[in-house]
Amino acid sequence: MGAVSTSNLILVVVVVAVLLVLAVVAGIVLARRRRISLREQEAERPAVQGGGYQAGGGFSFSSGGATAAPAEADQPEHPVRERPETEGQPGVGDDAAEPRDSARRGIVDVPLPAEGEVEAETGTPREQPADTTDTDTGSGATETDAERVQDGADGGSVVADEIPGDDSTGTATRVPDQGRVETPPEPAPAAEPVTEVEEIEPTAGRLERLRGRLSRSRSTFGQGLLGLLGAGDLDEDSWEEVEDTLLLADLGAATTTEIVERLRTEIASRGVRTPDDARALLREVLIDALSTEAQRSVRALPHGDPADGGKPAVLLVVGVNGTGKTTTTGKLARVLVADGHRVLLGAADTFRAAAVEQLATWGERVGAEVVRGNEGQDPASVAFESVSRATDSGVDAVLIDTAGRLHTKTGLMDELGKVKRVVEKRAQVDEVLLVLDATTGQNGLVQARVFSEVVDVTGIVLTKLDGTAKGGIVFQVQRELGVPVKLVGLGEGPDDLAPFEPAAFVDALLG
Ligand SMILES: Nc1nc2c(ncn2[C@@H]2O[C@H](COP(=O)(O)OP(=O)(O)OP(=O)(O)O)[C@@H](O)[C@H]2O)c(=O)[nH]1
Repeated sequence: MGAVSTSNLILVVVVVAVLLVLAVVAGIVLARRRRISLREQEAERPAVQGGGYQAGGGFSFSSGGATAAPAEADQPEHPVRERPETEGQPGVGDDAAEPRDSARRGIVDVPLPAEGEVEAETGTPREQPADTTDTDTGSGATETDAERVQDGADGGSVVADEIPGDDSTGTATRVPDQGRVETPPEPAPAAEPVTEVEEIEPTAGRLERLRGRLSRSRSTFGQGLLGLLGAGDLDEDSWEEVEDTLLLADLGAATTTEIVERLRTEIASRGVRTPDDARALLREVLIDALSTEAQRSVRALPHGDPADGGKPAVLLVVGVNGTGKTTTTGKLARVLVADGHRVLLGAADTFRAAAVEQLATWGERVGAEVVRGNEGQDPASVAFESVSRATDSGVDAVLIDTAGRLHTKTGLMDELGKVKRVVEKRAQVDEVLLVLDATTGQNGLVQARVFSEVVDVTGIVLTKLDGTAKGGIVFQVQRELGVPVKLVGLGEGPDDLAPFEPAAFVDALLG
């Protein structure tokens, strides 16, 4: 009996020991699994910065930096979520804090010739505004250290790509600013064949040609309204439907009320009877609602003859990431070049190496010089150098693509405000174009308000109108900001940029 109970006891102890070992092993495995899956999630999820954006949904912008983006489920499906290209190009709604490039490019940092060298080479001393010395040396009493424009000597050199046939690149490699993780610099590319400058489509009549691109807006907005108004006597329900159609198309409450009131009055007083009458009236009312006193022309012509010491027009292109700033800058350069102007592009979106590359490609395609900085470099220094180069080389216009990151409203204020202040040390800023993604609806308006607090926005570029059924955002944005929509983006193609003309736009909407 004693022997039995001893062996039983041993058996029980062995079983318990085995179970314990199994439990420990299982615990370790589970713990490991959990840790790995957490890490994976962290790696996949872009860091949510204050005022940043969450990938995958529509834009979410908040000022002040504390509010997270609304839950995915609450957001309308983004019409242009499916993007045809994936090679390092930014996606709408991608988080600004995380570089979206699949692979990072190395940075070849080539200092520009020092000012003295430029003078010696060209024989013409570079024009120095009274306070530029402060900017370059950092001895200005009014500027903080952080505001000083970096020059070639402090690790913030700027690269100028003379396109085509630039021989200034790839000559020197420098260790960039401390504190940044750098991939090894790529070897300087072997002499590339001179890029063929592309043929650019004529710029006249583009909105007309691109009418088909507005088809989504046309069917919901134009056709819906014409159907209602052309149907004869309108009762209260019909007017409510008219109102709903306008609201759904993103015209906003104020514009909608105004338009409906005007339509009601005019229909009664004019005795609108036929669908054609209704159409003519609607056209007139919509065009009036879009009209503004402000000039729609883009101020991109130089001040005087650049060959004779005239200064180039300076345009800043601002907006949040993914709205189409770089694309718009490139498209606008094409329009200017097609119209016979010389442009220089400033790649001050130093936040993303690919954005700089993207702009350089646009420059190459139109034969424009590109001034660019290192990834992470102070955008103001790149902007300053761009304007300096543009002035020296006598181009008609310099287009500066800025970084659109919005960690916090204060950060944006500092950065953009600084870019503008620094550029103004060299030349007058003629145009600040705010690029808004039409597909983001109300978010676009929030962005617009924040940007207009930071810089004097002089014109709006509404991109991706081809990807939305809510063309009405044009009405609202103009009304809210009191700034005219000057250009519209109607596709990803290089020539899918059109000047905004109310009549042509309304005609396109009404089909
Ligand atoms: N459908 C459509 N896509 C556009 C339009 N304009 C730009 N895009 C696309 O929008 C995406 C983002 O454009 P970018 O020019 O890189 O945007 P960005 O604002 O410069 O972004 P960051 O460089 O990150 O600041 C690209 O895939 C463009 O092709 C447009 O008018 N219509």
